[in-house]
Amino acid sequence: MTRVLLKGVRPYGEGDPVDVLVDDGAIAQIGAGIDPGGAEVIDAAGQVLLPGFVDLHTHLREPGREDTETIATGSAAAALGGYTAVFAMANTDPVADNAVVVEHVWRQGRAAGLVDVHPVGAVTVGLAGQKLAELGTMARSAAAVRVFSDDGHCVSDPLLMRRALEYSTALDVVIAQHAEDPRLTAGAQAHEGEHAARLGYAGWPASAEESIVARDCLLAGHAGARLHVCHVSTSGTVDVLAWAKQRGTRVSAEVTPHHLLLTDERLATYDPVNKVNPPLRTGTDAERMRQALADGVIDCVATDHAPHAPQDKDCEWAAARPGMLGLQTALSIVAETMVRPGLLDWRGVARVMSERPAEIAGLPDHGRPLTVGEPANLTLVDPDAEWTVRGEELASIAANTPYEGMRLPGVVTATLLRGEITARDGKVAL
Ligand SMILES: NC(=O)N[C@@H](CC(=O)O)C(=O)O
Ligand SMILES: [Zn+2]
Ligand SMILES: [Zn+2]
Repeated sequence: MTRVLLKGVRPYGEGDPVDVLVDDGAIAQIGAGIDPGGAEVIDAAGQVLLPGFVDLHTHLREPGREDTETIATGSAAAALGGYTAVFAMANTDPVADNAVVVEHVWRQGRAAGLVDVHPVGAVTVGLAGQKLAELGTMARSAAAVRVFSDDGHCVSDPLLMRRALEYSTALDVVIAQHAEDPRLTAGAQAHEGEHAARLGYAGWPASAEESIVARDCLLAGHAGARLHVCHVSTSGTVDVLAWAKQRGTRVSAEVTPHHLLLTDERLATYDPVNKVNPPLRTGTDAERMRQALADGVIDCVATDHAPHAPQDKDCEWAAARPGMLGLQTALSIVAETMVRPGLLDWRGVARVMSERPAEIAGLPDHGRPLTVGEPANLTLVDPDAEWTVRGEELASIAANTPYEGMRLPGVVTATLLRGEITARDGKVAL
């Protein structure tokens, strides 16, 4: 076991700098002027120490599309982005709708060793929306699945969604919904609004998301089940969530970095790198996402990291696949949209990128307080440094970042998983 001394850090960006000694996978000592002994020293004067980030929504493309991302390359991107745990969505090929596939993903994550890779199990067989998958078998497997989602598809049949929610209560798991009424988004290419109309794209109306979220909040409330809403993108969804939470529904929600920063004005570029599901919305929606994240109606940030091959992105808009990279840029987008304008302090960043996602997924060892005896799943951030995003330099095999060439604040300088350094100064460490 490595001993690591983090020198001169500010936990949550608060108070005077301290030294933090990590030993045997845990935080062993916090204080001024700790003797390094034989420990590896990371000189981190003025840097912010946070609990390691947890991403509830990542697409690794293994099995099936290893030409765009593997569990190993996605794990590297995650570690470099400050993550210590990620949830890998089930829309792989084959689909993660059974114990064999989820155990395979879990083991490949272990083998890569850079981040805890938790497979998300599919809600329905083959993501086909016809028949419930064997949630119990996946929950009891070695992968101990705790989050189920058909993400990429909506569980649109209300009876099936009701059954999934009812069943989930007995297993104490959460159902994460990709809220998109398929009848309202047939052929949709972009947010239904002024920009899509000008370019002649079929629109994806806000109501296609909001109506499913409202329905599911009611279904979850009646079942006493836990619902998690993926990638919230509209102001109306925030209204529904606030109403449901106020009446005691067990609902949580995530927003992606791109829905915090980007808007449908990007459609004018004609560049499919900006095509994503749900689509980039209006400036008013993006501003509401930031407010809702600050005040807790939206619980957390999740990347929806979605690698795609060049041939699936560098083509005409209608033929391009939706989705964009997110793991290595998430912290910087949160710094830009939330910390810089004063909507969140670093303690707030710890809440939305680590503590809340760990709670929602029921991870006991992540998102823990920065105190002696706690597991050393940690992220160091240089709050004053900036960097320029280059898709080709990211650890993912795919390069479809919408932030190409942008200069962003906040650099992840080190990540520790159970006390072992997984990333340091932009390089993976194992
Ligand atoms: N977000 C996306 O646009 N794409 C995701 C699927 C999804 O999250 O719905 C993907 O798997 O590529
Ligand atoms: Zn989705
Ligand atoms: Zn997704």
